[in-house]
Amino acid sequence: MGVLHMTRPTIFVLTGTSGSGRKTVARKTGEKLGWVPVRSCTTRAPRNPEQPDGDYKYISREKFDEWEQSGKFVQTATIDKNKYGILLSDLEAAMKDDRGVCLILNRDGASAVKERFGDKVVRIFIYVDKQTVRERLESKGTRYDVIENYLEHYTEEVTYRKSCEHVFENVELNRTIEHICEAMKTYGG
Ligand SMILES: Nc1ncnc2c1ncn2[C@@H]1O[C@H](COP(=O)(O)OP(=O)(O)OP(=O)(O)O)[C@@H](O)[C@H]1O
Ligand SMILES: Nc1nc2c(ncn2[C@@H]2O[C@H](COP(=O)(O)O)[C@@H](O)[C@H]2O)c(=O)[nH]1
Repeated sequence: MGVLHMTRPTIFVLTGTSGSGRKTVARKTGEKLGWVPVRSCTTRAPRNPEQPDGDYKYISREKFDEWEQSGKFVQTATIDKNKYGILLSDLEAAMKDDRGVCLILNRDGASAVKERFGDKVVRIFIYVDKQTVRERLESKGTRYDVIENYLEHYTEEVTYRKSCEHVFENVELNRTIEHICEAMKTYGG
């Protein structure tokens, strides 16, 4: 499939149950549709400090608080004492390009972005059943306490699907991506 060029910027928010494959789906779908990824800032330490992943911009708590107080974030969240937020400047820079932009947020972040940007925002809810979350994260080498924490929040997270514009169960990765690409044709091409 060719890269979709949007007639106006559209913000695609990947949300859903933790460990359902949102980052993987976002990356692969984004490559196909030409989405510009916008990473969140976080004060959470990288899970592998020797090899921090590229999913976030890891910043200090002092820097986060300073930026938050001066209104630099589109939205922020506190999850397990860690702060997360998307910088408005990062979002605006990504939206200058004539392509869709992609954010990965929990439900509060998805709702906040929807409220702020309205029709520009398309929320894509990704989920799998609890047992699959456990199996996938175990095989990825995720720490036991992180997996347990994800599973504890599963029920409250999964109910948010009803508020989202699109809902996909991520069973077979390539099929999930195919289905999302098909559904996203509504928004440009
Ligand atoms: N459809 C799929 N089938 C099998 N494995 C998958 C599928 N989708 C993603 N995975 C794998 O599941 C694991 C979790 O995926 P990923 O890190 O993308 O999830 P996430 O929802 O972004 O997680 P987190 O909540 O930690 O941010 C990864 O090892 C990924 O390769
Ligand atoms: N509301 C926001 N939620 C965010 C943001 N960046 C990431 N997230 C979500 O936080 C949880 C925890 O992530 P983890 O990587 O530490 O396990 C997960 O649901 C992310 O999608 C953000 O800027 N705002």
